[in-house]
Amino acid sequence: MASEAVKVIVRCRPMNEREKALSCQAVISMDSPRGQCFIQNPGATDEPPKQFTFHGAYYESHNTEQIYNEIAYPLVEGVTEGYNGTIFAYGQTGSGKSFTMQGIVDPPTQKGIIPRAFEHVFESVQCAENTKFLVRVSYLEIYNEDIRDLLGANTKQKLKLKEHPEKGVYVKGLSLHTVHSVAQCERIMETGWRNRAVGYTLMNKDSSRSHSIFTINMEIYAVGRCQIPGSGLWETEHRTSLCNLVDNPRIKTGA
Ligand SMILES: Nc1ncnc2c1ncn2[C@@H]1O[C@H](COP(=O)(O)OP(=O)(O)OP(=O)(O)O)[C@@H](O)[C@H]1O
Repeated sequence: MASEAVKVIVRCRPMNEREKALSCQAVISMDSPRGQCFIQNPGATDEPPKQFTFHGAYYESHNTEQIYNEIAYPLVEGVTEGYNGTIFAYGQTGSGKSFTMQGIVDPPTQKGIIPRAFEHVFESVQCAENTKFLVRVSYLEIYNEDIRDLLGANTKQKLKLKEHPEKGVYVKGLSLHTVHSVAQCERIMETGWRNRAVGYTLMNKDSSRSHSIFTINMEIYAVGRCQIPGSGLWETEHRTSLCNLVDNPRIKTGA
């Protein structure tokens, strides 16, 4: 599994109060160890359920800590070593994207993927020996196919997507902000969130047209074992990596 470049998992949330009040029937079942998800047509119970296989299948009883450890951890660890990674939540309104990406504070096992990624990155920065890191973040919104910098001086300005022969695809003029702690990352994310085109109250109606990408940019300077002959300087290996966290986030401050 570690060799796969793209991993797809599915998470099934518990029924909400409205669904329970309507006596909705669960049509999903899972074989989590096998990553299998079964969907039963309630109108044709004699037919076998449709079966889908993923890299991970997480049911109501699973929590975000497990999902992070099994799926996101290796990806974020790779980012701290110089590889790019993206975590993308996809699903219809109310399916639990923000619950998984942003999470809640209580219980701690349901803390989201994004705050866990922040903690993971800064833990690596603090623990690494002979390595220096420069961590910068950016936050953009794609709304009606327009790109805007949620942390820029002018958050209304539309930015252009460009391609560079070495850097690849990038957003021209996107601002980068140096961060030194998890708390700083969270504050910056909150600032960006407030600058989004779709306000909180319109979110349910309009969220499908709005996507945001919070990116952690890492510059890694690893001091090598060899001294550069005659210079007295140590060889340094320089790597750069990106961790893209994609969601329609709502900042949740409580349970
Ligand atoms: N695994 C889960 N366990 C418990 N509650 C959950 C779970 N997933 C989602 N919920 C709850 O379901 C509701 C909808 O979830 P959430 O807001 O994360 O959906 P969403 O996919 O981000 O929706 P939108 O696209 O409208 O932003 C929330 O009240 C959330 O707390």
